Amino acid sequence: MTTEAPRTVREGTPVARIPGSKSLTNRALLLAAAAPGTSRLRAPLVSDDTVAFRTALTALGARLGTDGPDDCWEVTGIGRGPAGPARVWCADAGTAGRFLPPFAATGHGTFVFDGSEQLRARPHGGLVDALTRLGARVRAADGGGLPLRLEAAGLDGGEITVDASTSSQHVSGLLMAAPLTRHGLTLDAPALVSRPYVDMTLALMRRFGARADESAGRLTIRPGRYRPTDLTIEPDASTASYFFAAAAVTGGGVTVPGLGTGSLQGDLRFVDVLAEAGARVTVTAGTTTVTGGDGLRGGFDVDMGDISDTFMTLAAIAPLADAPVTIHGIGHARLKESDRIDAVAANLRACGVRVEDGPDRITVHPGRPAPARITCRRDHRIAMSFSVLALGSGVPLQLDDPGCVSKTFPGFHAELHRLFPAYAIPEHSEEEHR
Ligand SMILES: O=C(O)C1=C[C@@H](OP(=O)(O)O)[C@@H](O)[C@H](O)C1
Ligand SMILES: C=C(OP(=O)(O)O)C(=O)O
Repeated sequence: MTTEAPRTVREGTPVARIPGSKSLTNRALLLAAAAPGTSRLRAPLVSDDTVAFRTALTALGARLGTDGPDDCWEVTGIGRGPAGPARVWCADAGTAGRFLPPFAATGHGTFVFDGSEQLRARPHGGLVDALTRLGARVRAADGGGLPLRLEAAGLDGGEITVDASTSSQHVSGLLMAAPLTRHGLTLDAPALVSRPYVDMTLALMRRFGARADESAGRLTIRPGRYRPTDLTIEPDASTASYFFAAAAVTGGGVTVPGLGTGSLQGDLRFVDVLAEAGARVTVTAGTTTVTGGDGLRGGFDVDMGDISDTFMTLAAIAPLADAPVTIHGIGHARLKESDRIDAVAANLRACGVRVEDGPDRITVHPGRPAPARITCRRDHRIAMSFSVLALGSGVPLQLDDPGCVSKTFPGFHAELHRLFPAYAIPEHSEEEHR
């Protein structure tokens, strides 16, 4: 990312209207629900994942309202762990499935967490195992995931090593619950994936008054109360990746205000990857701008393990580069809404593009895609990534489920079309995708 003297950027670059960060919205909702008193979240994301999270918190006893329009949410928190009994529906949201059980474990009573088939298939074992070792009575489904039944009686806390090799969300969930334990928590996660999300968790916990220290790779969270807080949510950097990529492949430009050098989101580093592919990138304190260069440059191998939600954005446009692109370090992306390495590879092959894939990597070769039907596998990021390929190649690609973008950005197709009129809004894109 360019943080020194900005390179020349075309004046008047169009501004993309990127909705709030899912990860910041759902963390802020949880922390506000755990705090005593009323917090206000400005510019939150309104999408399937955050609405599910709000509804789940209501089931746990928090009071949620809007202060006027949808762009400010008021949360009146419980001030401690929740009281059961409660049944909590997590829908498709990994953040709900991994953040809410540890919070409930600090409360009292019986809780049942469940979610869609897609969420049930995702890993929860590291979390269930950690909660059990902390003394919680948790019963998971066969296979270790949802539905999950918890008999809560508060948590003492202590020292714990967490298996976060499949998801950092196990760690984030435990950390956010930690101040509500009786003695605090010291946590170690040697095989942690997606580390920037843990940094985001710690930053937001501190904003809500928690005391967290890191020493020799171990995180120590002291017991204490959260403080109600007013917070403006940054635009979602993962969502912005599609618009930055669209600028790179069309030779146009996009500016996102509110995403800059102080961003809490690791996924903003996607612009570094675009810079490597020849795009011009400027990041200031308050904005990020990407403009397309002279075509997309390939011939590089990049580790996207820390920013794996954006690897599909790059892989989907990689056929338009002038040489092969290899992405590695992304094995955990096989465990998300879909097996994302397989989904990207299969859809690119359906477009006639040459691809090689391995357990944690993918190589995409240059080639003009042929018209094809894209199988989204109910994965918003597959839909959004291939929309950018359709725009950049000018080749019609028909998404089988354009509405699945509502997990994180219900207005995605309309916004891409507004900024890049050559992009045709798919039919039925506003329809419920379930
Ligand atoms: O904590 C979070 O908000 C997230 C963490 C990441 O998941 P993993 O830690 O499972 O890789 C990311 O893919 C997800 O979209 C959001
Ligand atoms: C993996 C994702 O979501 P989550 O884990 O929060 O369900 C995502 O949004 O790409």
